[in-house]
Amino acid sequence: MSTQPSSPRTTIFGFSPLVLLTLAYPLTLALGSLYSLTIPASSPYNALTQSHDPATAPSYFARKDNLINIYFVKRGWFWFTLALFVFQYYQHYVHTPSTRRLAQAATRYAVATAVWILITQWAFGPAIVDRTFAASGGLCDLSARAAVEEARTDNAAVAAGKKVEGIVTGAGCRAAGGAWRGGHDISGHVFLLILGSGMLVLETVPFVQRRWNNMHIGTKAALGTAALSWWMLLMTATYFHTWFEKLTGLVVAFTTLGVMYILPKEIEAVKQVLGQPGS
Ligand SMILES: CCCCCCCC/C=C\CCCCCCCC(=O)SCCNC(=O)CCNC(=O)[C@H](O)C(C)(C)COP(=O)(O)O
Ligand SMILES: Nc1ncnc2c1ncn2[C@@H]1O[C@H](COP(=O)(O)O)[C@@H](OP(=O)(O)O)[C@H]1O
Repeated sequence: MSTQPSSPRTTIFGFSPLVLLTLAYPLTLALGSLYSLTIPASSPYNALTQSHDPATAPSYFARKDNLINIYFVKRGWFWFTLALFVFQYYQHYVHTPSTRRLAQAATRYAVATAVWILITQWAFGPAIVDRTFAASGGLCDLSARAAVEEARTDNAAVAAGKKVEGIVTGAGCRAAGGAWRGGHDISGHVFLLILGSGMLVLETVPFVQRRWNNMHIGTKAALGTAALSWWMLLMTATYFHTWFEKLTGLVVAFTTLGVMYILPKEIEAVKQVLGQPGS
């Protein structure tokens, strides 16, 4: 059985993985935003749908119904969980088992999962992305549906009453046939993809460098998932959202990664609970 690496200090070309990630993600967003400037005017961007019209989409990846979006990103937390689990399983199997290290890795995962839930799914009511959207002036506009209803019922008063209802989530609004408009929409894709891939890279990197030619399948699964996430992040940066919506997605993901991987370096009590990958 091989021994567990003892030092958490890992550098790539002299830089720590944290520094490299801190540079790589904003650069990826900037690259995508720059590339989007080359999209021809014949493929106009629709701010309401936050995308290009599928009929004139500039690329397969500019379509919301692209298969990687549907099966990978939209179920992203499942895939990140699976990749982390497979990685930890092989790590435990190949290296010296340590219940403490495993418990700390599970706690890091639990923190990330809790934040993911609060930001994108449910925060004691609407998720934080929905609350921020509403707090910044967004609302569910049901006028398109109301217009259809007006034509059907010939009752403008009833239809007008449908314009704004007590719908407090983007998903609820879309389900009601309305448009979630007017507010600031933190990019859920940018948040999810940076948090998930950042975790995968930071969990595996101490082992990747030491065993570059001899990586176990768990490490390969984790890095493969991170690579696919990076590609989808570039696609989101290129074809979807405004730069400010992407920036806020990045800030929320970086804050979470900071709590998980920087705070334990600074505060001993946090280190006891969360540990550090590779230590
Ligand atoms: C340190 C590692 C320890 C790991 C220990 C874990 C043990 C787990 C055991 C087995 C693993 C397999 C089982 C996995 C269960 C995972 C449960 C789930 O996460 S299911 C949820 C799947 N759903 C998603 O991933 C939804 C993702 N989507 C979103 O977050 C949003 O839709 C969006 C951010 C993409 C934005 O949405 P939009 O509507 O604005 O496009
Ligand atoms: N890389 C990508 N590929 C396909 N669709 C993407 C995408 N990035 C963002 N989108 C879509 O853009 C919209 C805003 O995304 P988000 O707020 O999560 O960043 C979502 O649309 P839908 O909610 O209509 O599916 C999402 O599916």
